[in-house]
Amino acid sequence: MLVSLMARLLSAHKGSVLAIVVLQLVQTTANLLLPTLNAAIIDDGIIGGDTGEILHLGGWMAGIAAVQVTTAIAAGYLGAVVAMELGGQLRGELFAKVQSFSSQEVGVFGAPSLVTRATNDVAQIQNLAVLVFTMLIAAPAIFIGGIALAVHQDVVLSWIVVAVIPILTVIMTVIVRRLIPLYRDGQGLLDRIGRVLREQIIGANVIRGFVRQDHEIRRFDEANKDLTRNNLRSALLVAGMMPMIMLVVNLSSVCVVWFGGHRIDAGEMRLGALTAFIAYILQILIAIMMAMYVFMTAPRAAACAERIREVLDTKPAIADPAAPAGAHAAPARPENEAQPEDAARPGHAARPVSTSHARHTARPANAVEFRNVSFAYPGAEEPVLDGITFTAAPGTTTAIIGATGSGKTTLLNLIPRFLDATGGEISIGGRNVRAMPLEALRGLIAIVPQHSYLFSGTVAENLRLGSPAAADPDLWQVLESAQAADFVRALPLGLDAPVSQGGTNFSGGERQRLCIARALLKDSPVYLFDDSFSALDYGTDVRLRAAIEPLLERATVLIVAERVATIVDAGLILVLEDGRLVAQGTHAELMESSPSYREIAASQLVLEETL
Ligand SMILES: Nc1ncnc2c1ncn2[C@@H]1O[C@H](COP(=O)(O)OP(=O)(O)OP(=O)(O)O)[C@@H](O)[C@H]1O
Repeated sequence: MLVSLMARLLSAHKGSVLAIVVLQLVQTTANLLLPTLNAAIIDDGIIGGDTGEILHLGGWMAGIAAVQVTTAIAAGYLGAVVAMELGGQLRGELFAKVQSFSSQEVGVFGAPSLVTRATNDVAQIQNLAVLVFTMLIAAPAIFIGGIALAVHQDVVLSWIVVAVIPILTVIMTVIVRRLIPLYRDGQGLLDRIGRVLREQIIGANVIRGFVRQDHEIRRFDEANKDLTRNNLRSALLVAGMMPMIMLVVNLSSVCVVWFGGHRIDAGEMRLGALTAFIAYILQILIAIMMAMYVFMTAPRAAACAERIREVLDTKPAIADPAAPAGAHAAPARPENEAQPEDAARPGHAARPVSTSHARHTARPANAVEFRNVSFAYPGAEEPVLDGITFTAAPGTTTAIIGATGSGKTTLLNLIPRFLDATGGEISIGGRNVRAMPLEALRGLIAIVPQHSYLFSGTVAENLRLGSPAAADPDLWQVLESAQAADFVRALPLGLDAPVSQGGTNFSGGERQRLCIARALLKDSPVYLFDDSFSALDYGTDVRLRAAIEPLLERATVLIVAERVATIVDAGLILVLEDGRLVAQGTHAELMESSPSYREIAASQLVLEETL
């Protein structure tokens, strides 16, 4: 998993990787040559009393050391650059993938886990890449070259190396095997603490309101302790490994000096050869430690690679049709209707300006049709929607009313394919929504969601979401229509007033009106309002509806409504009950024919009278 991921990512950096390998090999060769030259200086120069040889070999050593330092710096720099680019590429891939996810896939992973995977997990892969570039190429080269040169210096002493390597390998294997599951669990625990933190930050006021701080502190404490315990255990293993390795390394050095001393005494070895041998055995052991360090980091990176792959391999449940029919697949906009980009052209009025246009005849091009549509959430036994059939005609408002949980939001979410119907067919302008490229389909629809969401930035940036090139006067026009102009004008910076993430520096009603203005600016043939007037007071609600009605007169408008009073003029009212469409018609027709609708209307009338 880790290897295939790294290989794929590195394939884009073949040139740099090759340069790193060459630089590392040069610096390793230089490193390996130095002890042999040093041995020659001792044996031929110092013991032989040849000053010229000392200066000659010393000059070579200085030159080789300079090459070694230069290539090590260059390899380190290139390695770091490639590792950072690799991380950037991976984050980009994850971001693009998550963007393509529907709410179902996001729900499976959870938002905090996706954030951890795109940040912390990628950083672990990045760290490993840096180590691989600096150590994994140098380590085997030093190991093999060191053994060859140690054997070259003294064959008998080389048996010490043969004895030490298996001991170090056993220590390394035992510890790395224990580290792998610990690191894997650690990433999961990191997800858990992210989830707890996120909930506690977002729901801070609810926690305070219900005086649940103690419970939440305990919950966080548990997650925190589990993570700390996991980190401690892995840190202890790593910390315990070092003294063990140092013990083996130092004991082997003692053995080399002991046996080497005896061999010099017996005239079987020269002093320079012994110093070179000690240097080589240290280099070999350092190479093993370097490799071990990589192997210690690898388990965590492997666990992260697995988690990243899970995201990258997930196929979004909702995707473009196999052979996208192209932008022309979308139903045609009305001939004389302003296109969104028209709004930005100088002198061209955006749709809101066209309020004075004469009422057009309804154009079936935008009709939204449901034919025997059903939908069930994955894993749910019962469908949330069943056998829904209706036609929302352009030029009229289609209102959806029903009890909480009857499926109103789900029904709206099927139109832009935020969810895919599990049965039946939905079409816009006679074209199955599944046959259209997602971008073209969603380009036809302006949405005001149930939960008003604004992005961090300015008011103007938020409004321009669906119409990036819209001019300021167009922005003010939609704000006027959405009854939001007054409070935006009152802000010190007006259209440039800052908006915090989620729009939390605005009231619920203000957020809703800004979201409505944003949708109006998009100028679409289909509008979906999901309970979008719920945070407005009655007066604002009435004024807003009156102001936007002419703007929407040529569009197909679907509104999820709570108050019967606000939909009495709707061209079509759909009454949902437990996911079934129990009645449809105008207010007058339904008051005649539908007991369910009469019941809703009567209950609201009683409520209004009581108030
Ligand atoms: N992501 C989901 N996974 C599983 N079930 C869900 C999910 N979202 C909604 N449901 C269920 O689907 C049903 C319909 O939900 P929906 O949000 O469409 O109702 P609604 O009529 O819009 O309700 P409200 O008026 O309260 O907004 C509910 O019973 C709800 O529990």
